[in-house]
Amino acid sequence: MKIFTGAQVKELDKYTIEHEPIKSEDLMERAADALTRAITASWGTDTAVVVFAGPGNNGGDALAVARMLAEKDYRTTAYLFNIGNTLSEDCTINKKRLQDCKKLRKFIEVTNEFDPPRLEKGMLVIDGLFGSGLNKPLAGGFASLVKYINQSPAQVVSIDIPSGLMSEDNTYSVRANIIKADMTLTLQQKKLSFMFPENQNFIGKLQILDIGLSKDGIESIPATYSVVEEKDIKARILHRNSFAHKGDMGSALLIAGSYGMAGAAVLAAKACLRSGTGKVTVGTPKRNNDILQISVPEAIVHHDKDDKYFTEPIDVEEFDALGIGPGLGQNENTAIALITQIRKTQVPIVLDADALNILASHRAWLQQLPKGIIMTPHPKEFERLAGNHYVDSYERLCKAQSMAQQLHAYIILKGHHSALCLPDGTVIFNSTGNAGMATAGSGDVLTGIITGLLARGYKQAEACLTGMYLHGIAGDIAAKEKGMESLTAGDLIEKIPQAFAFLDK
Ligand SMILES: NC(=O)C1=CN([C@@H]2O[C@H](COP(=O)(O)OP(=O)(O)OC[C@H]3O[C@@H](n4cnc5c(N)ncnc54)[C@H](O)[C@@H]3O)[C@@H](O)[C@H]2O)[C@H](O)CC1
Ligand SMILES: [K+]
Repeated sequence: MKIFTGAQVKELDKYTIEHEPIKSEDLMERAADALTRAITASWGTDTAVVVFAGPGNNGGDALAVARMLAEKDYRTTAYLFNIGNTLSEDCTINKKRLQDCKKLRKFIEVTNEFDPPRLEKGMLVIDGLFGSGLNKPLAGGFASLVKYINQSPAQVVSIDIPSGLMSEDNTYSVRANIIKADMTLTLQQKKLSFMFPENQNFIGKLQILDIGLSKDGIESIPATYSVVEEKDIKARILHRNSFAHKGDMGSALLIAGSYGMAGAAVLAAKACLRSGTGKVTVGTPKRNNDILQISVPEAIVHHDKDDKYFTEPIDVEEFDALGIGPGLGQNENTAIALITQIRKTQVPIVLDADALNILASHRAWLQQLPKGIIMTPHPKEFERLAGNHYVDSYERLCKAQSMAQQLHAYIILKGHHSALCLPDGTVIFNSTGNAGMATAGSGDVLTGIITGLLARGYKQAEACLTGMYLHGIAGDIAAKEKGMESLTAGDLIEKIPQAFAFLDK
């Protein structure tokens, strides 16, 4: 599913109006109808409703919803904020329609003074102050109103976007001046800011309402951001032919684990084996040999001459993919071995964990990375790598996007909705997974899966996307059985087969 920017939403609106064709006020009526249906599905007619409408089309939607709810016998009061006498055309049309509605309790147009209504427990506030047209952070009277609503015990439904939240960049937004909705009913597509963890408590429960914007328009307007869907992954799954031999299924090399961190190597190796590749070799220090041999008997161990660290680059000729970093440590000899390993490796590479931390402390090496390299940092690792601290997820994402372009790399920013930044500047968000996966070793499992998929024959973009998605599904299946609190990285590995089976259906 594409994520359009505020400007693109306007373009899509216009396209729909011209090509369907449909009058703008009728499109608003269609949106209001969908909004009203969603509201009436969750709140009964015994709910007192207070609608706050702004001067633009978000306000127009709200006024139309007020009329529809009043017609359905909800006790409805509506406030329209028309401070600068700047109502949009469709907002004006809906103001008139609402004034003609006999069943409305009260309609107040605020042009100057505003006496706020009492908002009590059990009441429902419809927030239609501002949507995708918000062009600066809220201040003054609107900021006070937002605070007043947020402090009230009433429930809040936001139309399209919680007012005060920008569709994309909230770097300069004042967080106290953003509506904290219990439910957000967004029109047609998710907004970019909905993907960031710090905005979740503004959005509440999210519902996406199809308001029938032009399918051709959605198809033809190019989007920088999108959310991956099940059908995208299903179409990418490689199927095994019945005569498959392990030699055809690829051979993966994982370099992982320093002494005391053998677990990271074990987890990555097991996940790699579960991801379809024919053969897995683990490069690890000598002292980890027995642990690996016993815990993952299916893997071949290539042990380093060093007892505790990775110090000797491995010949990669016989391998189809390399994953390096989980539990590797940041010993200086390991750092030298890492860059040497990267330089001599011709096959696709996944860099994770300490491989990224080493690069962060040798940043000049970033310029030596081969094109097409995959990196899987969590936010802190990414900040170390980029050498900067970011105020929010949007700023961090922008930096990851430009780094992916500059290095021709695939960067998976791990998190609530992991974001795959591609070398062409586009970003694809993952849509699977849960908070239970924020647990030790979960990243090692992802590295194992992606390395396995690469060795199996998936191209970089496909391996990243399929890997993130599978990892998330495995987490969702595990959470269903064990609950998020108790979920461990080992559980994720156990559920990879079911995750594959689900995608193979
Ligand atoms: N395709 C769709 O998704 C449809 C969306 N609809 C709704 O339309 C709004 C967007 O409407 P728009 O008129 O462009 O913008 P807003 O209503 O959000 O606000 C514009 C209005 O507000 C003023 N303004 C902007 N920022 C501030 C500020 N910080 N302080 C004060 N005033 C501000 C600005 O000058 C304008 O006057 C979308 O969200 C949907 O709800 C359509 O109804 C159907 C199709
Ligand atoms: K809103």
